[in-house]
Amino acid sequence: MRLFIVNQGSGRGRGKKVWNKIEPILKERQIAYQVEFTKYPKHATEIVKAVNHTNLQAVIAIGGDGTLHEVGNGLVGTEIPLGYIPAGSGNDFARAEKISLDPLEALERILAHQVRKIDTAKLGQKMMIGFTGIGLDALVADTANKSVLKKLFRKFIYLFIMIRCLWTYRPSHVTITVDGQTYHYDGIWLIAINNTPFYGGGMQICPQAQNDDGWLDICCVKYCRRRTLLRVFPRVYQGTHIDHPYVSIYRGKEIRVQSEQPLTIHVDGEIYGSTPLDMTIQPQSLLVL
Ligand SMILES: Nc1ncnc2c1ncn2[C@@H]1O[C@H](COP(=O)(O)OP(=O)(O)OP(=O)(O)O)[C@@H](O)[C@H]1O
Repeated sequence: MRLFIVNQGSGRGRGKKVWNKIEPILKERQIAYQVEFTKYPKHATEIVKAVNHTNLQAVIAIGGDGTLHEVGNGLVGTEIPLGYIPAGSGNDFARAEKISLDPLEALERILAHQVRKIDTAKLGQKMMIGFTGIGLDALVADTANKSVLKKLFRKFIYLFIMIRCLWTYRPSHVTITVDGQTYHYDGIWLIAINNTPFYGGGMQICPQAQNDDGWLDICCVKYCRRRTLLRVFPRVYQGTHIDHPYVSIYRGKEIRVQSEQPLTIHVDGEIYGSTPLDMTIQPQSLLVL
C-alpha cells in the first residue's frame, strides 16, 4: 500500500488540483493507496510517524518543499521510500531530483519504484532534506511564507521579495566552523548549507551540491555594497556567482554557524529558528523514489 500525504493549499491550491488528477488514475489502475490531507503545519510528520509501517511500500508527498520536508522528517532512518509529486511554489527538490512537474509523469516515476539513498543533515531535532539558508535568504523565506503575494506570483516571488528585503537587512558578524576549521566574517549577507543545488525557485546557490556524496556544500555571500550584490545576483540562476570575490564556497560534514546578532534560519524553506546553528551530515539516511 502507498500512502499519499496531500497539502491541498500548497502552491495556491495546486496540491488539491494535483490530487484530483492522481486519484482517478490510482482507482483506474487498482493501485492500493491511502490518502491523508494535512490539516495544519507539521501535521505531515505526525501522519508519517503514526501510520502503521507494515505493508507500506512508499509515502508520497504532494505539495511544496515544505510538505516534502515534513514527510521526509518522518521517514529519515526508516526503510520506507519517499515519493514526491511537486505542487508548490518553489519545487526546488523536484528540480534537483529531475522529478517532472507534470503530476502524471511524477506518478509514473513513483510506480516504477526505483529506490535511491540520499543524504540528509541533522540540526537539533530536525532533518534537512535539501537546503538551509541563514541571514538574508531566511528573511526572504519568512517574508514569502507570510506574504499574500506568494499566492499571486508563484514563480518570481522569492526574487521579488529578496530585492525588497535587501534594503532593510543588516549584515552581521559571523563565525563559521567547517570540520574544525574556523572562518570569521565581519559582514555576511547570507549562508546557504545545501545537499541539493537549488533554493528560492531555481537559484543555483550551491551548484556543486549532490545529495549522495556525503558532503554538505556551503555558500557564504560576504558583505558588499547593495549595488554590487544586485549586479552579481542574477548569476545565481546559472551558479556562476561562485567565482565572485565576495562569495566563498566550502564543503564539510560538521558545520557550526555563530553570529553577533541572532540570524534567522530556514530549513527547506520553512523557518527553523535562529543562530547558533550546528549541522551534521547524515549520509544515505533517506530512501527516495
Ligand atoms: N492545512 C494546512 N493549513 C495551513 N498550513 C498548512 C496546512 N497543511 C500544511 N501546511 C503548511 O503549509 C506550508 C507550506 O507548504 P508547502 O511548502 O508544501 O507549499 P508552498 O509553500 O506552496 O510551496 P514551496 O515551499 O515550494 O514554495 C508548510 O509549512 C506546511 O506545514
